[in-house]
Amino acid sequence: MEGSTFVSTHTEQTPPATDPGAPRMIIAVDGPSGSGKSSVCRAAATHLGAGYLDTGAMYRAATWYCLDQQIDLDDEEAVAVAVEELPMNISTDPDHQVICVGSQDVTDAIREPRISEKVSEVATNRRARSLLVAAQRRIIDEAGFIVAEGRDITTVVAPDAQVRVLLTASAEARLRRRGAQLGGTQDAEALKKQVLERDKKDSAASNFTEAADGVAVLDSSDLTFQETVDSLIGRVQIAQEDAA
Ligand SMILES: Nc1ncnc2c1ncn2[C@@H]1O[C@H](COP(=O)(O)OP(=O)(O)OP(=O)(O)O)[C@@H](O)[C@H]1O
Ligand SMILES: Nc1ccn([C@H]2C[C@H](O)[C@@H](COP(=O)(O)O)O2)c(=O)n1
Repeated sequence: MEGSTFVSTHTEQTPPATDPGAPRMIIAVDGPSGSGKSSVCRAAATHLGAGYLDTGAMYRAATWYCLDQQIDLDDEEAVAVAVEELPMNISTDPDHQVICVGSQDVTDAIREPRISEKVSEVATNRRARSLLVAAQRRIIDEAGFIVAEGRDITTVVAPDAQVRVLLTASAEARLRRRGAQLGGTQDAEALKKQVLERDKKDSAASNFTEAADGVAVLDSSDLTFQETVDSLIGRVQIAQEDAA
Protein backbone atom coordinates (compact mmCIF):
# COMPACT_ATOMS: atom_id res chain seq x y z
CA MET A 1 0.00 0.00 0.00
CA GLU A 2 1.71 3.19 -1.17
CA GLY A 3 1.58 6.67 0.33
CA SER A 4 -0.85 7.61 3.01
CA THR A 5 -4.54 6.94 2.86
CA PHE A 6 -6.68 9.37 4.76
CA VAL A 7 -10.25 8.69 5.62
CA SER A 8 -12.42 11.00 7.57
CA THR A 9 -14.98 10.28 10.25
CA HIS A 10 -16.78 13.55 9.75
CA THR A 11 -15.94 15.57 6.65
CA GLU A 12 -17.08 14.88 3.12
CA GLN A 13 -13.55 14.02 2.04
CA THR A 14 -13.53 11.12 -0.43
CA PRO A 15 -10.96 8.42 0.32
CA PRO A 16 -8.77 7.18 -2.52
CA ALA A 17 -10.02 4.07 -4.32
CA THR A 18 -8.56 0.81 -3.09
CA ASP A 19 -6.39 -1.22 -5.42
CA PRO A 20 -8.94 -3.03 -7.65
CA GLY A 21 -6.60 -6.04 -7.82
CA ALA A 22 -6.44 -6.45 -4.07
CA PRO A 23 -8.41 -9.34 -2.58
CA ARG A 24 -11.34 -8.33 -0.39
CA MET A 25 -10.59 -9.56 3.11
CA ILE A 26 -11.13 -8.19 6.59
CA ILE A 27 -8.79 -9.27 9.38
CA ALA A 28 -10.25 -8.39 12.80
CA VAL A 29 -8.05 -8.45 15.91
CA ASP A 30 -9.07 -7.66 19.49
CA GLY A 31 -7.28 -7.93 22.79
CA PRO A 32 -6.39 -6.23 26.06
CA SER A 33 -3.98 -3.35 26.47
CA GLY A 34 -0.35 -4.19 25.74
CA SER A 35 -1.12 -7.55 24.13
CA GLY A 36 0.58 -6.35 20.94
CA LYS A 37 -2.40 -5.50 18.73
CA SER A 38 -1.06 -2.29 17.17
CA SER A 39 2.52 -3.39 16.57
CA VAL A 40 1.66 -6.92 15.44
CA CYS A 41 -1.24 -5.86 13.18
CA ARG A 42 0.77 -3.06 11.61
CA ALA A 43 3.65 -5.41 10.77
CA ALA A 44 1.25 -8.05 9.41
CA ALA A 45 -0.58 -5.46 7.29
CA THR A 46 2.71 -4.23 5.81
CA HIS A 47 3.73 -7.79 4.94
CA LEU A 48 0.34 -8.57 3.39
CA GLY A 49 0.02 -5.25 1.51
CA ALA A 50 -3.20 -4.55 3.41
CA GLY A 51 -4.51 -1.41 5.06
CA TYR A 52 -4.39 -1.04 8.83
CA LEU A 53 -6.92 0.56 11.16
CA ASP A 54 -6.04 1.41 14.77
CA THR A 55 -9.50 1.95 16.26
CA GLY A 56 -7.99 2.73 19.67
CA ALA A 57 -6.35 5.77 18.07
CA MET A 58 -9.83 7.00 17.13
CA TYR A 59 -11.02 6.79 20.76
CA ARG A 60 -7.80 8.50 21.82
CA ALA A 61 -8.25 11.32 19.28
CA ALA A 62 -11.84 11.78 20.44
CA THR A 63 -10.54 12.07 24.02
CA TRP A 64 -7.85 14.52 22.96
CA TYR A 65 -10.52 16.66 21.29
CA CYS A 66 -12.85 16.61 24.31
CA LEU A 67 -10.00 17.69 26.60
CA ASP A 68 -8.90 20.34 24.11
CA GLN A 69 -12.47 21.69 24.05
CA GLN A 70 -12.53 21.54 27.88
CA ILE A 71 -15.52 19.24 27.85
CA ASP A 72 -16.49 17.62 31.11
CA LEU A 73 -16.03 13.89 30.41
CA ASP A 74 -18.75 13.09 32.97
CA ASP A 75 -21.22 15.02 30.82
CA GLU A 76 -22.40 12.22 28.51
CA GLU A 77 -24.39 14.52 26.25
CA ALA A 78 -21.52 17.00 25.78
CA VAL A 79 -19.06 14.20 24.97
CA ALA A 80 -21.46 12.67 22.42
CA VAL A 81 -21.98 16.06 20.74
CA ALA A 82 -18.20 16.61 20.60
CA VAL A 83 -17.63 13.22 18.98
CA GLU A 84 -20.40 13.95 16.50
CA GLU A 85 -18.60 17.11 15.34
CA LEU A 86 -15.10 15.61 15.65
CA PRO A 87 -13.14 16.55 12.49
CA MET A 88 -10.86 13.50 12.51
CA ASN A 89 -8.71 12.10 9.73
CA ILE A 90 -6.87 8.81 10.22
CA SER A 91 -4.36 7.15 7.95
CA THR A 92 -4.86 3.49 7.04
CA ASP A 93 -1.34 3.09 5.67
CA PRO A 94 0.49 0.76 8.09
CA ASP A 95 3.81 2.43 7.27
CA HIS A 96 2.59 5.98 7.73
CA GLN A 97 0.34 6.26 10.76
CA VAL A 98 -0.95 9.80 11.14
CA ILE A 99 -4.06 11.00 12.90
CA CYS A 100 -5.28 14.58 12.72
CA VAL A 101 -8.03 16.52 14.44
CA GLY A 102 -8.83 19.44 12.19
CA SER A 103 -5.49 20.75 10.99
CA GLN A 104 -3.65 19.50 14.07
CA ASP A 105 -1.49 16.37 13.90
CA VAL A 106 -2.23 14.55 17.18
CA THR A 107 -0.36 11.31 16.34
CA ASP A 108 2.04 11.66 19.28
CA ALA A 109 -0.20 13.63 21.63
CA ILE A 110 -2.82 10.85 21.82
CA ARG A 111 -0.21 8.47 23.31
CA GLU A 112 0.48 10.67 26.32
CA PRO A 113 -0.42 9.21 29.75
CA ARG A 114 -2.97 12.04 30.28
CA ILE A 115 -4.97 10.60 27.34
CA SER A 116 -4.46 6.94 28.38
CA GLU A 117 -5.84 7.82 31.81
CA LYS A 118 -9.03 9.42 30.42
CA VAL A 119 -9.78 7.52 27.21
CA SER A 120 -12.01 4.91 28.91
CA GLU A 121 -14.44 7.66 29.86
CA VAL A 122 -15.04 8.39 26.18
CA ALA A 123 -14.90 4.73 25.14
CA THR A 124 -17.71 3.86 27.59
CA ASN A 125 -19.98 6.66 26.34
CA ARG A 126 -22.59 4.73 24.34
CA ARG A 127 -23.42 7.47 21.85
CA ALA A 128 -19.78 8.32 21.22
CA ARG A 129 -19.12 4.63 20.73
CA SER A 130 -21.85 4.09 18.19
CA LEU A 131 -20.61 7.10 16.17
CA LEU A 132 -17.06 5.76 16.14
CA VAL A 133 -18.19 2.21 15.35
CA ALA A 134 -20.13 3.53 12.33
CA ALA A 135 -17.05 5.43 11.13
CA GLN A 136 -14.89 2.33 11.60
CA ARG A 137 -17.29 0.18 9.58
CA ARG A 138 -17.20 2.72 6.76
CA ILE A 139 -13.40 2.88 6.77
CA ILE A 140 -13.13 -0.92 6.73
CA ASP A 141 -15.67 -1.23 3.95
CA GLU A 142 -13.92 1.38 1.82
CA ALA A 143 -10.51 -0.25 2.31
CA GLY A 144 -11.65 -3.76 1.37
CA PHE A 145 -8.39 -5.43 2.41
CA ILE A 146 -7.50 -4.32 5.90
CA VAL A 147 -6.30 -5.41 9.32
CA ALA A 148 -8.46 -3.65 11.94
CA GLU A 149 -7.70 -3.89 15.64
CA GLY A 150 -9.30 -2.82 18.89
CA ARG A 151 -11.59 -4.27 21.54
CA ASP A 152 -14.83 -5.01 19.67
CA ILE A 153 -13.77 -5.56 16.07
CA THR A 154 -14.36 -9.32 16.08
CA THR A 155 -17.72 -8.96 17.82
CA VAL A 156 -19.35 -5.62 16.93
CA VAL A 157 -17.50 -3.67 14.24
CA ALA A 158 -16.74 -6.53 11.83
CA PRO A 159 -18.21 -9.80 13.14
CA ASP A 160 -18.29 -11.13 9.55
CA ALA A 161 -14.54 -10.66 9.07
CA GLN A 162 -12.87 -13.59 7.31
CA VAL A 163 -10.12 -13.74 9.97
CA ARG A 164 -11.06 -13.07 13.61
CA VAL A 165 -8.38 -13.24 16.29
CA LEU A 166 -8.23 -12.47 20.01
CA LEU A 167 -4.60 -11.53 20.70
CA THR A 168 -3.79 -12.09 24.37
CA ALA A 169 -0.78 -12.12 26.68
CA SER A 170 -0.37 -12.52 30.42
CA ALA A 171 -0.71 -9.41 32.59
CA GLU A 172 2.95 -9.73 33.51
CA ALA A 173 4.05 -9.79 29.85
CA ARG A 174 1.80 -6.86 28.98
CA LEU A 175 3.09 -4.71 31.85
CA ARG A 176 6.69 -5.57 30.97
CA ARG A 177 6.17 -4.73 27.30
CA ARG A 178 4.37 -1.46 27.98
CA GLY A 179 7.07 -0.44 30.48
CA ALA A 180 9.78 -1.07 27.88
CA GLN A 181 7.74 0.68 25.18
CA LEU A 182 7.54 3.82 27.36
CA GLY A 183 11.31 3.72 27.86
CA GLY A 184 11.13 2.94 31.58
CA THR A 185 9.60 6.36 32.29
CA GLN A 186 6.61 4.99 34.23
CA ASP A 187 6.71 3.39 37.67
CA ALA A 188 4.88 0.12 38.43
CA GLU A 189 1.81 1.90 39.81
CA ALA A 190 1.47 4.17 36.76
CA LEU A 191 1.85 1.19 34.43
CA LYS A 192 -0.85 -0.77 36.27
CA LYS A 193 -3.15 2.23 35.95
CA GLN A 194 -2.53 2.55 32.23
CA VAL A 195 -2.80 -1.16 31.45
CA LEU A 196 -4.77 -3.21 33.99
CA GLU A 197 -7.08 -0.55 35.42
CA ARG A 198 -7.86 0.74 31.93
CA ASP A 199 -8.76 -2.82 30.83
CA LYS A 200 -11.11 -3.09 33.80
CA LYS A 201 -12.89 0.15 32.87
CA ASP A 202 -12.99 -0.73 29.16
CA SER A 203 -14.55 -4.11 29.97
CA ALA A 204 -17.77 -2.24 30.70
CA ALA A 205 -18.08 -1.44 26.99
CA SER A 206 -16.86 -4.66 25.33
CA ASN A 207 -15.63 -8.17 26.03
CA PHE A 208 -12.03 -8.54 24.90
CA THR A 209 -10.87 -11.16 27.39
CA GLU A 210 -12.82 -14.15 26.09
CA ALA A 211 -13.02 -15.20 22.48
CA ALA A 212 -16.51 -15.10 20.98
CA ASP A 213 -17.71 -18.04 18.86
CA GLY A 214 -15.52 -18.39 15.76
CA VAL A 215 -12.74 -16.18 17.14
CA ALA A 216 -9.29 -17.81 17.42
CA VAL A 217 -7.08 -17.10 20.42
CA LEU A 218 -3.46 -16.11 19.76
CA ASP A 219 -1.60 -16.08 23.08
CA SER A 220 1.66 -14.16 22.61
CA SER A 221 2.92 -14.47 26.22
CA ASP A 222 5.71 -16.85 25.25
CA LEU A 223 6.14 -15.82 21.62
CA THR A 224 8.63 -13.34 20.24
CA PHE A 225 7.25 -10.36 18.37
CA GLN A 226 8.14 -11.92 15.00
CA GLU A 227 6.59 -15.28 15.95
CA THR A 228 3.37 -13.47 16.82
CA VAL A 229 3.34 -11.56 13.51
CA ASP A 230 4.07 -14.78 11.59
CA SER A 231 1.23 -16.57 13.35
CA LEU A 232 -1.26 -13.85 12.34
CA ILE A 233 0.03 -13.80 8.76
CA GLY A 234 -0.24 -17.61 8.62
CA ARG A 235 -3.93 -17.43 9.61
CA VAL A 236 -4.58 -14.85 6.89
CA GLN A 237 -2.81 -16.96 4.27
CA ILE A 238 -4.92 -19.98 5.19
CA ALA A 239 -8.07 -17.87 4.81
CA GLN A 240 -6.82 -16.60 1.45
CA GLU A 241 -6.21 -20.16 0.24
CA ASP A 242 -9.68 -21.21 1.45
CA ALA A 243 -11.21 -18.28 -0.42
CA ALA A 244 -9.32 -18.96 -3.68
N1 LIG B 1 5.10 -11.10 21.15
C1 LIG B 1 5.72 -10.02 21.60
N2 LIG B 1 6.86 -10.16 22.25
C2 LIG B 1 7.49 -9.09 22.76
N3 LIG B 1 7.06 -7.81 22.66
C3 LIG B 1 5.93 -7.62 22.00
C4 LIG B 1 5.19 -8.71 21.45
N4 LIG B 1 4.08 -8.20 20.88
C5 LIG B 1 4.14 -6.87 21.07
N5 LIG B 1 5.25 -6.52 21.74
C6 LIG B 1 5.65 -5.16 22.16
O1 LIG B 1 4.77 -4.80 23.22
C7 LIG B 1 4.54 -3.40 23.21
C8 LIG B 1 3.04 -3.16 23.30
O2 LIG B 1 2.46 -3.55 22.07
P1 LIG B 1 1.28 -2.73 21.39
O3 LIG B 1 1.44 -1.27 21.61
O4 LIG B 1 1.22 -3.20 19.99
O5 LIG B 1 0.05 -3.26 22.24
P2 LIG B 1 -1.49 -2.94 22.09
O6 LIG B 1 -2.21 -4.22 22.30
O7 LIG B 1 -1.76 -2.23 20.82
O8 LIG B 1 -1.74 -1.98 23.32
P3 LIG B 1 -2.86 -0.86 23.52
O9 LIG B 1 -4.17 -1.50 23.32
O10 LIG B 1 -2.67 -0.39 24.95
O11 LIG B 1 -2.57 0.24 22.53
C9 LIG B 1 5.21 -2.88 21.94
O12 LIG B 1 6.44 -2.28 22.29
C10 LIG B 1 5.44 -4.11 21.10
O13 LIG B 1 6.55 -4.00 20.23
N1 LIG C 1 -12.35 -0.92 19.35
C1 LIG C 1 -11.94 -0.23 20.45
C2 LIG C 1 -10.66 0.29 20.52
C3 LIG C 1 -10.29 0.97 21.64
N2 LIG C 1 -11.16 1.14 22.63
C4 LIG C 1 -10.80 1.93 23.80
C5 LIG C 1 -10.16 1.15 24.89
C6 LIG C 1 -8.87 1.84 25.19
O1 LIG C 1 -8.80 2.27 26.53
C7 LIG C 1 -8.81 3.05 24.28
C8 LIG C 1 -7.51 3.23 23.55
O2 LIG C 1 -7.20 2.04 22.87
P1 LIG C 1 -5.68 1.55 22.67
O3 LIG C 1 -4.95 2.62 21.94
O4 LIG C 1 -5.13 1.35 24.02
O5 LIG C 1 -5.79 0.28 21.89
O6 LIG C 1 -9.90 2.94 23.40
C9 LIG C 1 -12.41 0.61 22.56
O7 LIG C 1 -13.22 0.76 23.51
N3 LIG C 1 -12.77 -0.07 21.46
